[in-house]
Amino acid sequence: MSESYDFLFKFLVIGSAGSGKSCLLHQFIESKFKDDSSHTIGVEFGSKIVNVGGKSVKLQIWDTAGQERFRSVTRSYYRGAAGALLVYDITNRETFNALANWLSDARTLASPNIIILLVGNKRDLDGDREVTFLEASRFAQENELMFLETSAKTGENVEEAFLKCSKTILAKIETGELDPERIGSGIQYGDTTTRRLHRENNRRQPDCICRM
Ligand SMILES: Nc1nc2c(ncn2[C@@H]2O[C@H](COP(=O)(O)OP(=O)(O)OP(=O)(O)O)[C@@H](O)[C@H]2O)c(=O)[nH]1
Repeated sequence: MSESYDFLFKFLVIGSAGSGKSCLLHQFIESKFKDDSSHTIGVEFGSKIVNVGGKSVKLQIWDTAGQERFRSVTRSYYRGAAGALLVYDITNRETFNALANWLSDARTLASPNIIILLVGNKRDLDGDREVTFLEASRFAQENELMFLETSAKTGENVEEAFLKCSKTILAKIETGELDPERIGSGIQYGDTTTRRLHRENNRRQPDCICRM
């Protein structure tokens, strides 16, 4: 049976090795904690259809290796991503300190307009916390990122992270800030009906402005 959806968004999951990227993806797709997770070699892929504000959206998710030795491979997957989860481990300050580098890679190699949600993972290990919620919120605010703390182990906020990012992308499509027709937008229409409706909407909008 062929799957039907309104939009397809290309997503990246980036951040330092061991922050829990693969576990987040696994929890999101399988609703299970992958407790035997080993380092990702290069890039892995997953996809899931979600409902966002009444639209069905297929998320095509690229889980990248955090280890430095794979950096040149993973960077080649950044291009044309619409959204990204930028992950650090709340129990490991080094992974937080590395965020600026990951962020600059994402904005340079994917798109300056890429929608990024900062994820402080391993929230279940609060007793071992090295990065406070407040500090990370400030970083997010300064860098115009959305922010959530998650646990890939318990599942807390995992779906929310992907949905929040998707909702923002969809809202920007609806306001015309993001154009799915632009090559490299990281967005595709799922079927011709949606495409036709959006084209008609876009055609109607200038009319409204003229009449005001
Ligand atoms: N307690 C706890 N452990 C987690 C959580 N998420 C991941 N882990 C553990 O952290 C380790 C690293 O998780 P991975 O998902 O493989 O990390 P990664 O970011 O994909 O690592 P690379 O592929 O090397 O970039 C594993 O031992 C996981 O079991 C979490 O939310 N809570």
